[in-house]
Amino acid sequence: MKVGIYYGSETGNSEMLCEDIEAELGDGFDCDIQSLADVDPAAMQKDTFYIIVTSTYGNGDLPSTALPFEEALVEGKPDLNGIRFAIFGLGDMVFAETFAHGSMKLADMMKAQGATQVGERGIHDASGFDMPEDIALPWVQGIMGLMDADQAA
Ligand SMILES: Cc1cc2nc3c(=O)[nH]c(=O)nc-3n(C[C@H](O)[C@H](O)[C@H](O)COP(=O)(O)O)c2cc1C
Repeated sequence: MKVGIYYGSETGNSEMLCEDIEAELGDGFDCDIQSLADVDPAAMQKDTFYIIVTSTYGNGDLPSTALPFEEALVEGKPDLNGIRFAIFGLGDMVFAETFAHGSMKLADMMKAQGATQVGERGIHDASGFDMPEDIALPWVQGIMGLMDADQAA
């Protein structure tokens, strides 16, 4: 299975987590890690499963590297029917009112264009005791289990 692992990041946490996710998935998957800055949503493929990891900045916004992707979604309105994705958000409960809102908004924008979200959004709180990978790696195993069940059905 082709897996596009895409990050929106300001200080590198989301990018590092994508590398951990690729390692967790192992050799059985054809993984491609990209910054959302380099991705055109209109070019997303139905034969690829997308795992998106993004932090939150500003007033609950996406990090600056993901803003062109957001703009291409909102302005370009690409048809994402048949595109499947899972999303993991990094945030910090210090910003309680906007906690992990970037990933929530991005999931909503992709679904508005017809994409299908697989599983629940994963979330990491930088104020908590867990490292991002402590939350994200069990989460991604659960997500891939859902994908397996879907393919077996
Ligand atoms: C200036 C600044 C603003 C932030 N704003 C928010 C926010 O509104 N909501 C939130 O949940 N986290 C917020 N965060 C926390 C980051 O999303 C969190 O530290 C994340 O792990 C950064 O990941 P990255 O290195 O991939 O960008 C903010 C962090 C900084 C430094």
